[in-house]
Amino acid sequence: MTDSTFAVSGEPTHWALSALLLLLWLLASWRWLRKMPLEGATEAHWLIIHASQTGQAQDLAKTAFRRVSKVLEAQGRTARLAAANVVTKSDLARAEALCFVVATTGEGEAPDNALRFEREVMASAPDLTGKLAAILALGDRRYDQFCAFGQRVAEWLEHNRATFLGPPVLVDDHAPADLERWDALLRETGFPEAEQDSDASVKSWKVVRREQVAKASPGSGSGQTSDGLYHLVLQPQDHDERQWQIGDLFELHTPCGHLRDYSIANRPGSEELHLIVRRVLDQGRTGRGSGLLTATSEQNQVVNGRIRPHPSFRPPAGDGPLLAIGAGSGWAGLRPHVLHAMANDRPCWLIYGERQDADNDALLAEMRAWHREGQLLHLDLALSSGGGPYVQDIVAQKAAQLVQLCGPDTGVILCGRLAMGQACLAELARMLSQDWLDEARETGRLRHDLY
Ligand SMILES: Cc1cc2nc3c(=O)[nH]c(=O)nc-3n(C[C@H](O)[C@H](O)[C@H](O)COP(=O)(O)O)c2cc1C
Repeated sequence: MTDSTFAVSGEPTHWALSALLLLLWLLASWRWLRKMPLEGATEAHWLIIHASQTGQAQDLAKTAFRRVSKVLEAQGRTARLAAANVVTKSDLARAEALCFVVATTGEGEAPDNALRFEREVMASAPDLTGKLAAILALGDRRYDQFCAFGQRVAEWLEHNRATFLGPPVLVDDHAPADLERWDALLRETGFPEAEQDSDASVKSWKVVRREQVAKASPGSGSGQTSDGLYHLVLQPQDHDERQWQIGDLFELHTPCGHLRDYSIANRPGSEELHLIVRRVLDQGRTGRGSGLLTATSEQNQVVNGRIRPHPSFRPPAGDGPLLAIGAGSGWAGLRPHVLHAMANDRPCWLIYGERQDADNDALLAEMRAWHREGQLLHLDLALSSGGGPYVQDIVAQKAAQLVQLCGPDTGVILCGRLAMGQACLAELARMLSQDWLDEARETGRLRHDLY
C-alpha cells in the first residue's frame, strides 16, 4: 500500500463535494430509518403488539402498524411495532392504545415470542383504565382451543379495565370474512387502508417438477390418509426471488382464499423453491393446499403464493453439533438446516421418521447417501409402519449418546407433527433437564416448527 492512499486533498472543491455527499447520505439514512417499523422500541402513543409463531400475525401487525402510524404521524404522534416479549409494564403504562395481533400455537399456547409476556406481564394486574384496546386473534377451529391465547389476552385486558374499540376479532384459518371485520374496526377507528398490504408480494409460480418421493400409507384412523410425499420445484414467473433465508415458508394462496404454509426445503441462493408436500386425503377428498399442488398432472401448473419470513426457524445458534429431529413432511423444514450444517462442517445427527420404508423411496435414499458419504455424523430412521419404533422411541433409546452430544453449544432443530414434537421434547427434557431445554429455547439454540 502506498502513502498516496491516505493523502489528504487540499482542494476546497473536494472538501465541498465530500461534505455534500455526507449530507445526502445522512438525509437518505434518516428517511429510510423513519420508514422502518421500529421493532423493539416500545415507547409510543399506540403500541402494535404481535405474538406470532410462523409470521402471519406479525405480517398483519405490520399492516396495522402502517395504517396507524400514517395517521398518527400526521398528528405528530407515534406508533411502535413490537413483539410481545419485548413489551414491559412501563411501556404499557406510557401508551394510550394497545393493539394486539396474536396467534395461538401448540394446544392453546402463546407463540414463543409471547411466552415471557404471558408469564411475566400478563401474570400481573397493571391498571389499564382509560387505555384503548383492540385485538386480532388468529387461530383455526380445527384445534380444540380456538384462539385460546387471543382470548386470554382479551380477558386480561378486560380484567384490567382497558376500553375495547370493538369486540375481539377471532379469525378462523385466515377466513376473508373474519379479516374484513378487523379491517372495518381499523377503518371505523380512523385508520384508512394502508397503501401497500402484504398481498402485494403474492406472485405467480410455475411448478416445473413434481415427483413422488415417499409412498402412500394408511392413516391414523381419523379418516385422514396419506397419499405419499411429493417433492415439487417451483420457479418464479416474471419475477426474481432470491432474498429469502433458511427456515422461510412458501405461503400458497388457494383460488378460494385459503392460505397454506409449506417450508422451503432447499437452501437460499437459488431461483427455485423446493417443497416437500404430503398429499392428504380426508374422507376421500384431497386437502385444499396439498390437493392443488399434488393432485394434478398438469405440466408447468401456475400457482399463486409468496415467500414469508419465518425468523423463529433460522439455523440454531451455537458452534457445536446439530441435532435434527423430524418426521414425515417435517423433512421439508429440516432439509435446508441439514444441508446448511453439512455445508459448514457442523456435525449433524439426524433422527427421522416416516411411515414406511421402501427401498426406492427417493426421500430416504437421499439421507442414506449423505450418511454413507460421511456427511452426517449419525442417521437414525424410525420407519414405523409396523407399529414402531417412533421418532421419540429412538430419542429415548439413544439417551446416553444424546446426553454426550448435547453440550452448551449444541443446536437442536425439530420439525413435524405437534404430537411427535412434544413427545421428543418431553424425552429431551427427561434426559437433559427442562432447564437445559428452556435455556436452549431462549438463546435460540433450540428451534422448532411443529404443526
Ligand atoms: C402447531 C400449530 C398449533 C396451532 N394451535 C392452535 C390452537 O391451539 N388454537 C387455534 O385456534 N389455532 C391454532 N393454530 C393455528 C394458528 O394460530 C394459525 O394458523 C395462525 O394464523 C398462525 O399465525 P402465526 O403464523 O402468526 O403463528 C395452530 C397452528 C399450528 C401450526
